[in-house]
Formats: sequence, C-alpha cells, structure tokens
Amino acid sequence: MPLPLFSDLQAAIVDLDGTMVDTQGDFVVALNLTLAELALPGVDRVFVERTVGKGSEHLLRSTLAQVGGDAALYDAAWAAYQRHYLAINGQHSDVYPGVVEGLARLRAAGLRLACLTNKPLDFARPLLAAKGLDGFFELAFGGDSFARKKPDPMPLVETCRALGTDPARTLMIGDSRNDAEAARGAGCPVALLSYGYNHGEPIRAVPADGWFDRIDALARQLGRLPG
Ligand SMILES: O=C(O)COP(=O)(O)O
Ligand SMILES: [Mg+2]
Repeated sequence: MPLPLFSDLQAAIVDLDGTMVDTQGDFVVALNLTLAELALPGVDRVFVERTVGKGSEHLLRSTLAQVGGDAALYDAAWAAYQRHYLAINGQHSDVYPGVVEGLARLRAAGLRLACLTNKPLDFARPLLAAKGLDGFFELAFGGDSFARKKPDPMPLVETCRALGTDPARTLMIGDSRNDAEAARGAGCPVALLSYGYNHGEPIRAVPADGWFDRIDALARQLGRLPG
C-alpha cells in the first residue's frame, strides 16, 4: 500500500526505543551495572543493539545467556536491572534528529498520538518526560500494559481501542520488524525509521508502507510536501 495522506489518518502510534530516542547507551550502562553486581562479565553495544526490541525481560534473559549466567539468577538480575535502569534512565540517551519537529507536524495536522513501546511503562513514562516528549502524547502504553507485546498485534489493537480510532486510519511509526508485524496483524499502516534497532537486519527488507530517515521527513510525506 502507498503511504496514507494526513486526510486518511485519525491517529499515529509511535514506538519509543530506536524510533524517538536512541536508548542504546542506557541499556548498555544498566545491563553492565547489573552484571557487575552479579560478578558476571559485561556486554557490548553491538550485542545490545541486536537484542533490544522484544522488551526488557527478553533483553535480560538473552544477556544472562550471552555471558554464561545461570538462568536461576533471573529474579535477582531483574530486581537489580530495574533499580539501575531507573537510576540512569535517559542519561545515556538522545532524541533523534527530526523527532520533535515531526511530532509537532503530526499534531498540527490533527492526528491524535499514542506512544506504544515494549519497554516497561515505569521506564517509558519518565523517559518521555525527561526528553520533553510526553506533551505530544494523549496515551502511553508499555510492554507490561497488555497481556502480549509487539510483534503480537494485541497492543496495537488495544491502543486503537483506547484512542477510539479505526486501525486502518491509525499509522504505526516504528523502527523494527516487531512494529511492522504488529501493525500488519492489527490492520494498521506502518512507516519505519532507518536508524533504530532491527535485530541487525536492514530495515528496508521489512515489509512496510514507507521507510524514512527522519520523522519530520515522514510527516512531510504524509502532507505530500516537498523535502
Ligand atoms: O524495550 C524494548 O525492547 C524495545 O522498546 P520499543 O518497543 O520502544 O522499541
Ligand atoms: Mg523500537
């Protein structure tokens, strides 16, 4: 399908990690503080970049497996990880270029906005606030807000229900195949950003309605404006 026009859309659902904020540094620091506390070796940025996307529980389980940690350590690791992540949340992260301008254009075009991330909501809310992005969003949901996470369509279906919008008129904006598969299953159009985390695979190989290098460029395309 071609990318919809603003006039076709009621709302946009926007992913957080890798789409609005480059949070790789936060993940690396919080994981390595956790591993150090458990006397385990650390992980590097490449591992984290390839593993982020399916929620923090998955990231932590994969990290323990990667460094040879016993799966029985998971509960202690999760408690330590939450403590460390909340203490550094946003300090090693930056909003990507074009995000603020792009979100402002989406709002100016009359779209309602919800943030939907696989990150726990208690991590997502303070991050959105710390980066000055919370004011754009009517609703925010995390990986623990619903029974299943992206790539399952359930979180998108439920977010559309909460917004009261038609999925076919609700654009998913994300950075990974988790976002694209969830959108497809929910019947939402989807646009993908090229700079995020897609498990080490090229984003343009993931089926979508459009691929962009910046959210403001996506917003111009929704208005069919040049540039
Ligand atoms: O926390 C993750 O694994 C990824 O979060 P995201 O859904 O905002 O990309
Ligand atoms: Mg993402």
